[in-house]
Amino acid sequence: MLQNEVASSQGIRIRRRPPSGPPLHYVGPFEFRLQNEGNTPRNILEEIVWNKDKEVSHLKERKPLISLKKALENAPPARNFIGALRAANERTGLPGLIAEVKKASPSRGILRENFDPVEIAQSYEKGGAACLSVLTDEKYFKGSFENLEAIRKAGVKCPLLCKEFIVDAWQLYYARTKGADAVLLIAAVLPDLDIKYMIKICKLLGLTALVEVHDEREFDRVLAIEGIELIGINNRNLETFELDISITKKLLEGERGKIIRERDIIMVGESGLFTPEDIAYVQEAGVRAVLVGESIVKQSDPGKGISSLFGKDISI
Ligand SMILES: O=P(O)(O)OC[C@@H](O)[C@@H](O)c1c[nH]c2ccccc12
Repeated sequence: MLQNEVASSQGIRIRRRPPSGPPLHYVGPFEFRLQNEGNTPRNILEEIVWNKDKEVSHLKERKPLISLKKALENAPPARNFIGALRAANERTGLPGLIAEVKKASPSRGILRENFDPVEIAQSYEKGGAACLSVLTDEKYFKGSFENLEAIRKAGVKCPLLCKEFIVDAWQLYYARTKGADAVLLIAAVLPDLDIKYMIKICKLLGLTALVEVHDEREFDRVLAIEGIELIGINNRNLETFELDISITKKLLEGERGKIIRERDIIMVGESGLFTPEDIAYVQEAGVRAVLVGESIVKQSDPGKGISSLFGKDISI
């Protein structure tokens, strides 16, 4: 079966690449775009994935896997991402915070003009974040691997999640060489076999995998994969940008919530959390960690933004 067919049999709507070549067709002196013939991305997530696929194939030429494997020898050691979340949850009685270093997003535009990633990271750490998430996609989120590397090199102790659109195992090695402790795997993009394979590589590299789901079908697929320890529920639909924090609650009700508790999987509530009431709502739903960007990165002092988000100082 072709890659896109395997994916669609699992309910994945995102195609990994344009089905029939590049979108521009040269016809005599005219260049035009053929709409709706399979070569136009159907939504923003698909556009990002197509772009990432091209970006990675170029990067791979410059830095083949063999050179990354060598660079691993000099990479800073991987730290315990889940341990940090558990410890914070036990210490505060509130969900452990993964604070996101995020300059912009396709749905919200620029979030912060004067953006100093190291300063923001240090402020988050001081404010009581357990872990940090660093956007590395340049085109859509104005992030970079330089930011990730700089934060790691500045001595920030919070474990770091490389927030990237992973479509190729090569990216796992790359993230690790840049100092990542964890990576994001998006179930809306990756078929089961890719997730299984990537989780194995993550374990080999000492990376924690945060596997992200948005609906019941994705959640059930991920629960059927062995060795899953950390699952995020994204309240934002990456295809439509629709945001609804009741998704976290809906997915954790009933049987699924029971399985999570039995297996002691840490659930992360992601996106759209702005107030202490939002935090209490997702905690009540069953999450032991939250991933927050917008509401704290926009504050002039992002560390203090954490106190407003939780309704109390969680740094002590
Ligand atoms: O800024 P917010 O609404 O607090 O969201 C943070 C984080 O959940 C969001 O950036 C995110 C979650 N999953 C993603 C996948 C790709 C890009 C971004 C994301």
